[in-house]
Amino acid sequence: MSQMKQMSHLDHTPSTPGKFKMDKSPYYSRTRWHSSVAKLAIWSLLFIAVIFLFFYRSPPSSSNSDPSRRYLTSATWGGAAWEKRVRTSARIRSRNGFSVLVTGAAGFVGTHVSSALKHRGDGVLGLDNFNDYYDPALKRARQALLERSGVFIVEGDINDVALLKKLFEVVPFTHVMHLAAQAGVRYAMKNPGSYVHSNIAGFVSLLEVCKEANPQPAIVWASSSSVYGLNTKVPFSEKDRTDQPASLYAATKKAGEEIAHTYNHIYGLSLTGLRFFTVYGPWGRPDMAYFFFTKDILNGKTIPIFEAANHGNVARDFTYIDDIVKGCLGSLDTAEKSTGSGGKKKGPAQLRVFNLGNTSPVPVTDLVSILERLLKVKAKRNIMKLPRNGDVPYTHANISYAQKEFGYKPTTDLQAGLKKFVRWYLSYYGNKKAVAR
Ligand SMILES: O=C(O)[C@H]1O[C@H](OP(=O)(O)OP(=O)(O)OC[C@H]2O[C@@H](n3ccc(=O)[nH]c3=O)[C@H](O)[C@@H]2O)[C@H](O)[C@@H](O)[C@@H]1O
Repeated sequence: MSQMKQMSHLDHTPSTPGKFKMDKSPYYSRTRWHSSVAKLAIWSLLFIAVIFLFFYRSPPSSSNSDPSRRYLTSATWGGAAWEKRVRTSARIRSRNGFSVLVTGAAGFVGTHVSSALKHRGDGVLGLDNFNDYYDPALKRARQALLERSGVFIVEGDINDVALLKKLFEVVPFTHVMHLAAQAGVRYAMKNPGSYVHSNIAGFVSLLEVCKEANPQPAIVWASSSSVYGLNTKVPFSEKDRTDQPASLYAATKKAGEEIAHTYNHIYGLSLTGLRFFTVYGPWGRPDMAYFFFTKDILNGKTIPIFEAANHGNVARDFTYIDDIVKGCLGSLDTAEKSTGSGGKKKGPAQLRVFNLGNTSPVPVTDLVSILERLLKVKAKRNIMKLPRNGDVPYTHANISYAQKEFGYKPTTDLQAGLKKFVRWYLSYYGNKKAVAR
């Protein structure tokens, strides 16, 4: 363990607006035919305009089934002032420090990791597309927080190869902490395209740029405990099979692990995948159960609590954010250099996968009881059968590999961690009234 330190988004081609129908009657008059042609021309022009607008607003590879998702598209980058901000943010301020590109820096884990790296003297540059998978205002608040510590977040998508190349031209990053992803297990059924866009296409685009870079950076990236899928042997060990994912989300993370293997093998990129186990804490993700349970309990809304077969408990190895940050920093600190340069491998490079969990699974019903005590409000519980939505009944991490490699040792239990979360939640959202719809 070297310098590890403690701390803390159409096929929605608008069909002709409602009323235009082709009339195939043989008695159709010439006049009416002409007028139809004119109408057709007008509607066609409108149609083309709408298509144009759509493509103008969306990145080319982001087609997916959910028109409500929007990626940040009009961000501008480049220019002397912009480059100066990039350089300043990425400047190393400690001896043997790193210059780290953190993708997904306005995300939950990304914000915490960026802040921790900056505070110990590493140079940190963020990258985030600020999509609206969940409330972008929360991402902007995290951005403001990071700005105050001197971390600049470039607004852009990991699929934007030109932008990535530019960043590497401006800064010779020693490391990439790749946390940008489409997260969430259940949302994959609603918007599968966004998982392919971010977790597969985006990851490949990032690796393509990293492999060409000179020097090549070492890459640490977020995989997921969901890769263990339908496994029944617990605790989950990195040596276990990961070939039966229960959700498309899990499948894209598993694909990422295979893609990592390929880039390590062909180009000598040093790659470390981190299988996070249900990370929670202050500044967390509103799509996660602990977060929306808190909101719904406070609003007197009934919460659906899933149960396994035969009324069995559904449980998670909930892991507090500070413990995850320690795991991320430990991984960065023990990452070996990539061996290639300019797209050419010079020798074998490091390839690792670590579980980062808490090692003590807690039933979701217990999580709700803890929240009830902390919020001093009784939850309205609706116990229901685990829907076929990609959720798995149980997760439990074996962390001995991370322990051996960089002394990883989680120290915050669910009770203590939720206490910190609730304190943050109440101060961030003000009071019960503030969160009421
Ligand atoms: O460990 C991981 O790798 C994954 O952890 C979480 O996924 P998940 O564990 O499903 O977390 P939540 O969505 O917060 O669900 C927590 C628990 O609450 C349960 N739940 C969820 C929603 C609900 O309405 N009711 C309910 O009982 C789920 O079945 C699960 O057992 C994250 O959302 C994923 O992005 C991450 O990759």
